[in-house]
Amino acid sequence: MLLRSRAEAEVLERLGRPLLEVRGVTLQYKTKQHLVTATYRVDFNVVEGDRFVLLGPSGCGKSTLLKAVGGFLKPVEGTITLKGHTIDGPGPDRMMVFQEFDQLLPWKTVKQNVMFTLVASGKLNGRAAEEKALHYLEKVNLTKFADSYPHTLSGGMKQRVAIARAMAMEPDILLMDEPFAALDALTRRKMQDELLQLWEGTRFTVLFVTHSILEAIKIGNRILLLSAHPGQVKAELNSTGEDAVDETTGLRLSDRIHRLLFAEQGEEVSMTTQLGH
Ligand SMILES: Nc1ncnc2c1ncn2[C@@H]1O[C@H](COP(=O)(O)OP(=O)(O)OP(=O)(O)O)[C@@H](O)[C@H]1O
Repeated sequence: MLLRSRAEAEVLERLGRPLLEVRGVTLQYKTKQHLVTATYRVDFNVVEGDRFVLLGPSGCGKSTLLKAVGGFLKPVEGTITLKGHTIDGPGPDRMMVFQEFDQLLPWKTVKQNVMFTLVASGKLNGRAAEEKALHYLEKVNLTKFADSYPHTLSGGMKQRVAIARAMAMEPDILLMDEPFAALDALTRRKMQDELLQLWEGTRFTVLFVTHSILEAIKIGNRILLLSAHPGQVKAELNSTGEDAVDETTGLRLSDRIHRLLFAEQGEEVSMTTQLGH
């Protein structure tokens, strides 16, 4: 029998583990008047290279889950581990991209915005930070705008800067909270295509929040369906990127998702099946 050293055994164990493990996670907000349970005993695993989507109606706790993975909120029950280590605060191994267009520092150029995070986190300095920033700005097709200020950019361009800034940190996982929700329908579709192209080139791992069924199908290779408030796991599905008809059920994936999410309640809570919304 082959005997392995403890270190080797640990490496092998880690290789077999998912990158991110969310186990029985209940998340709550305590306000003076109320105790709000945002998610209840949620389980899911994200493996390296996954485009993992959290999908569910407004208020089901998608953003709260992302915040907890980001390390901004601690579970009252359950555990969240990244590479086998319990998350106990924010860190450069998890970078967030938000919906808002005002994530950039207005007094810094596009390139300086990307460099700022690299320098402030102590990851890179000087010429190395500049090179890394330019490398990722090229990936999001913004080389020409490296010296522009954020106020001169469109909403879609600002989101591309925010994506470049997060990617330049080369995190273990990119956390995206409805990053395209505030864009017009056409730009949103273009950004979805660009994100997929970017993924083809680098195969980064992304945890993506949306309440658009078609966006989830297009972006995700795996989709976690969460029930309405408090968010609980309803199902986990694979997606090939197409809203294809399943031969067994005769249903489109979007119809199946809709049924899974709303079958019991018979309700229509602010979910959309339009790609651009
Ligand atoms: N800071 C907070 N204090 C108290 N309650 C909060 C806070 N943030 C969120 N909540 C509550 O937690 C629940 C989940 O909110 P969350 O924003 O995570 O949902 P969501 O699924 O991301 O919704 P949306 O799609 O509308 O963004 C909601 O009931 C919300 O009102």
